[in-house]
Amino acid sequence: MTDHEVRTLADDELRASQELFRATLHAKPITDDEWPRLRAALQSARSLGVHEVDSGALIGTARSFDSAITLPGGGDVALGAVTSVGVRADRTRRGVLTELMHAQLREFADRGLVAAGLHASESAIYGRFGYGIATWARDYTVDVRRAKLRQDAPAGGRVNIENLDSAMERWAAAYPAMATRPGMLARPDEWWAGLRSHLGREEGPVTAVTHEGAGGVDGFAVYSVDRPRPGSATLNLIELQAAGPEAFAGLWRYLLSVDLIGEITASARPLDEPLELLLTDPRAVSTTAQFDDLWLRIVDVAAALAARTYEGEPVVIEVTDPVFPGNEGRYDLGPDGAVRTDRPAELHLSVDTLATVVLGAWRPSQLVDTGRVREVTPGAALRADRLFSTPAPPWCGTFF
Ligand SMILES: CC(=O)SCCNC(=O)CCNC(=O)[C@H](O)C(C)(C)COP(=O)(O)OP(=O)(O)OC[C@H]1O[C@@H](n2cnc3c(N)ncnc32)[C@H](O)[C@@H]1OP(=O)(O)O
Repeated sequence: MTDHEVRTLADDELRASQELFRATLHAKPITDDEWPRLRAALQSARSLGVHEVDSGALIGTARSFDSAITLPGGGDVALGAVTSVGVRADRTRRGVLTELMHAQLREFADRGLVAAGLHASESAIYGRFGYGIATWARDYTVDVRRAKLRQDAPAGGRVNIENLDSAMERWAAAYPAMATRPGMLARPDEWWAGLRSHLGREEGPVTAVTHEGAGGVDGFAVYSVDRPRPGSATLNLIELQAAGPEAFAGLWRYLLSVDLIGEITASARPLDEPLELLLTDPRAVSTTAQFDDLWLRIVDVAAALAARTYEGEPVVIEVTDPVFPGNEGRYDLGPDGAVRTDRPAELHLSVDTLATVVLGAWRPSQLVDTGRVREVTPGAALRADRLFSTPAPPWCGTFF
């Protein structure tokens, strides 16, 4: 018997749970002005709370929103996007998060979700619950004085500055055609409301720009500007999505043309984003950080493996899962798909390690080299490298 209990929170308990989460991040409390916008970003019945039995106090919380993740080959599966995880500072390290994570994963499984995903505040927290790093991202800065687009950079379409609220409606409609890279997420209405709420807290003015090509909206960006001293202001790129090379180059052509800007910062961008290749001086772009982006937890291994495509020679893998024994067993992966099998396993790995290869973030042979995958049949890891490889590195691109 524990001294606390976990349950789904009612709508009138959501503000308290968000206040608790903010406090665990040492962030400012929610103001009455801010709350309606923040509330619009929350889906009902998707927040869990842990209450202490004797005092009745809320001491831990975690929430999610319903999304989907793009897999290699273009298919997608239902995903619970996990966020707002926090335990009251005076009640940590006594298993509250563990109960929240297990309850949340069970609830996802009951609702037929195939995966869970999150961005981790600290990298030591979530591996024990079966999450693994499934995408990487980088931050970079652009020295605007050095950054000139090459003559052969793609051109076409036009960029318009728009009213933020009406722009966001058009972006939401156009975004699914842009979310084609493995690791990208579907964005429900509440996610867009969350972006609106976040932008409302920006200190500098926020500008929304849309790129329109021959077929309509095919890219967008939103940015704020700080330190507005002529020539040395910094443009902070908050969001940029593009359906193709013309939209990407067109948005950067615009961004680099904005007057009075000395530097552009971009955060959580794809590792292979080709901005350097568009410029006459590639060193105008400096990568300032590279970090783990999306942590993925495969809730239904059979469904996740079956929903992506494979190229090359088949391999049999054996998966272990301490939380969901139903996931355990052997899977035959190959160009014809992924099915359970009784054939002997050639590679052994745990469900958190599977999350690091399923979108292509790591190669299975690298995981053999580091002891995280056990190779039984020599050469099986190299076959698995080819099976799991993707044309472009996976990237999430959606913050939550
Ligand atoms: C997706 C997101 O929202 S990311 C935001 C996560 N939230 C935060 O970072 C806010 C500040 N931190 C917290 O609120 C809490 O410390 C939490 C949520 C990270 C952990 O909550 P707790 O209730 O203390 O975790 P719990 O007691 O269940 O710990 C389970 C295990 O994880 C370990 N652990 C928990 N937090 C951490 C951490 N930050 N670093 C390293 N290990 C950790 C514990 O030591 C324990 O290990 P054990 O099983 O070997 O004993």
